[in-house]
Amino acid sequence: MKIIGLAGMPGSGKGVVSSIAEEMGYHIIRMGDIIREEAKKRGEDPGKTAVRLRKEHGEYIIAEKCIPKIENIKNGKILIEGIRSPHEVEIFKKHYKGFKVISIFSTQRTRFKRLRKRGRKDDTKNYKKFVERDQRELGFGLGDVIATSDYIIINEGPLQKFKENTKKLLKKITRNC
Ligand SMILES: Nc1ncnc2c1ncn2[C@@H]1O[C@H](COP(=O)(O)OP(=O)(O)OP(=O)(O)O)[C@@H](O)[C@H]1O
Repeated sequence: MKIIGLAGMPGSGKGVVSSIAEEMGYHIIRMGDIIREEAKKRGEDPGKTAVRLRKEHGEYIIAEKCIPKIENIKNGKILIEGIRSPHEVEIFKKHYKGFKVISIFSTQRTRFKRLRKRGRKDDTKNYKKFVERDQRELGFGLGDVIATSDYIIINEGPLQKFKENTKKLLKKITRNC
């Protein structure tokens, strides 16, 4: 079993990495989906749920909710998208020997431009709101996760180059498992 965690600020390119990993036979578990599921049940904004879930059940809750999903996938290659706190890394490292974290870095300016263009429901064209979202993510400890990750991919150039770099890295990690 090979389990990789993926971290990056909004708009850094996590979705792109997940699609490539999926093409390479990885099962993808999106931590954002866990939050969105819970937000739907509560009828509230996912941003609020992400903060409230941690306040109500502690810093480990989102990672804990991933474990049964991982256990359901026997002997596979798994990528967990959207790790946000060192507590989550701690849980995965404890449960799964050889767990590694890949982080993606793009500048704030580049990420804002991409999200403005992407226009997903929760994307904003308002810079102040974008910065607030960044602050919320950093508040979970995402900066620490990125700073202590095992691998980093810089995503500032053309999409094609980023995809090539991602494939190369995933192949290397998969080979070494
Ligand atoms: N190098 C690149 N050049 C151009 N566009 C890119 C590049 N990398 C990513 N994108 C585009 O930027 C947008 C954001 O990327 P993506 O959805 O993968 O980010 P994310 O990290 O998953 O963001 P979020 O956390 O907000 O879901 C997408 O529309 C994606 O296709």
